[in-house]
Amino acid sequence: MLHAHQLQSGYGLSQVLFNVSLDIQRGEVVALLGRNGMGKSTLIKTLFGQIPLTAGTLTFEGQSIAGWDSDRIARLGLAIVPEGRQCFPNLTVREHLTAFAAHRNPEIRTPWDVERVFEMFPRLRERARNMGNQLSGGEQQMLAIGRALVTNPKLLVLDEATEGLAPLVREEIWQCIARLRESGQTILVIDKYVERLMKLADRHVILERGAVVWQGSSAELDAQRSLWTRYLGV
Ligand SMILES: Nc1ncnc2c1ncn2[C@@H]1O[C@H](COP(=O)(O)OP(=O)(O)OP(=O)(O)O)[C@@H](O)[C@H]1O
Repeated sequence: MLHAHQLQSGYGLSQVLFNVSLDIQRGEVVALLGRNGMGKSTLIKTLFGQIPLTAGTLTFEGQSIAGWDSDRIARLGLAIVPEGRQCFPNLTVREHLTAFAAHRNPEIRTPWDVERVFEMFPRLRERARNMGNQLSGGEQQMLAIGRALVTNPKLLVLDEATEGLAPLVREEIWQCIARLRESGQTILVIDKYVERLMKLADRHVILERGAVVWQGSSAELDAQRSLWTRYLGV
């Protein structure tokens, strides 16, 4: 579905990504791992056209999206749950979910709509009339996920899926990811909780100083605990 080959990008003169290659197959859940500042968010911003790639190729369903702006990329069926959630303070929960509704993936059998998001996250139904800035961190994260889902994306990307959330809310978000995986949703997820990600992801990619230093299955990651201390600080 997504094919990135030898990507380079960064901020002005400061290069952050060095020849990063990443493939995501349809229906796969891929976890992007690495310590703080290793380039995970930069890679996601590059995939979404938020910062330009300076070298490499980037295709989505066989079509080059290098140089495309974020809106055009989103319309192809990529949706992001950004770090920091970025809910709008002046929109209600329901308005967030109706404003972003779209049908970008014809393969989704039961398309996501406001009602389905409320079934996934009953808390959001209770808060339907609350403004974005009246929500707890966990509710904002649920809303950010719901807002991405109602676009019916082909690829869902979660940057820092559970950062700053209480343990019970974290578990709720992970269960949501597990249900999405069962439904066949393709997902790229960043999260610090490697142990938990091993149960959720098919494949793991480790970034170190802007380069891919390892990738493999959950079983392979589980078997190579030296990677954890070396690259993940666990
Ligand atoms: N807007 C920016 N301008 C300049 N440099 C930046 C900017 N954003 C990030 N960087 C730098 O790029 C490098 C990679 O940061 P990035 O945010 O991609 O890392 P990360 O792996 O997502 O870590 P974190 O978990 O801390 O977000 C870091 O050295 C960071 O200081």
